Amino acid sequence: MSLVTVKNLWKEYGDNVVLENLNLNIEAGEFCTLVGPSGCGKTTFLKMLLGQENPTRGTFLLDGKPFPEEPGVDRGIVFQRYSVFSHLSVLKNVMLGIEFDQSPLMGRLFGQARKAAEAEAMAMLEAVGLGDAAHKYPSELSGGMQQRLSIAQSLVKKPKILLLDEPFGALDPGIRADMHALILDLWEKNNLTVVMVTHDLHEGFYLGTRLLVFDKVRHDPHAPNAYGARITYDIPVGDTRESVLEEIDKTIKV
Ligand SMILES: Nc1ncnc2c1ncn2[C@@H]1O[C@H](COP(=O)(O)OP(=O)(O)OP(=O)(O)O)[C@@H](O)[C@H]1O
Repeated sequence: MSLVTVKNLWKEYGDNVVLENLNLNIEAGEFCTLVGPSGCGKTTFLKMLLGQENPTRGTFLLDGKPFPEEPGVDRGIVFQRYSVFSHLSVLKNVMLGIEFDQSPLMGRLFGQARKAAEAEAMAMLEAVGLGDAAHKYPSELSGGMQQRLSIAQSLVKKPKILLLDEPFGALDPGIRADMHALILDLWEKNNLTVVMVTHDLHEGFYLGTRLLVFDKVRHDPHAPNAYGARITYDIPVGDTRESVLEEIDKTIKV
């Protein structure tokens, strides 16, 4: 059984058709990268995977069951803009995820449970290369370090799917290369399933095991919202001619 099953899925906001008739299965362990022109519904698709948005029609299953209608710990998300708490230390930012998981009402743990959470959070910080920054505050971190913290926050909850929405878009090229190495390492070591949106086709093509391209194939110049995006390419990474990549590159640049 696929981890995610999408059949004849449509998403509309009023009369704006965003996604039309999507069909795909995502298997556990895949690293899917998602590219497409601005506004074609990539983030909307991630939000449906997260449980923040529901499809208008169609089948959307997680582990063969209807998608939970609320975000759950089985899905973690990292956005381009950092979503850390500025008044908490790096360590506390990561511990918070564990505390809310184990103590949903109070969001606090005590005694042994707190010590265990602290050790777990510390191990996660070491894994993302932030061990030495555990007692700093987010404002004292560079952009790349803040993004490492966001990833640690998501991963400490051991999600089945890690959703990344242009996580490295705001970073310098050198730092971005470090982050690529980090995310590939975490993906491999933690048997993660990753769905990542990027604007950068080469990033998508370098990182994933599978490249998905969303694009509108039908256009009505008098009613620009009448048709939604479809999956125009669904290709395994590492097995594609340069000419196909050039073709995709043209479609995603708007
Ligand atoms: N909550 C909402 N209510 C109404 N319309 C929305 C909502 N969220 C998104 N949309 C619309 O859905 C369409 C797709 O938006 P979305 O953010 O998913 O695109 P995107 O491909 O991620 O774009 P970008 O690459 O620019 O981030 C846009 O037309 C947007 O205006």
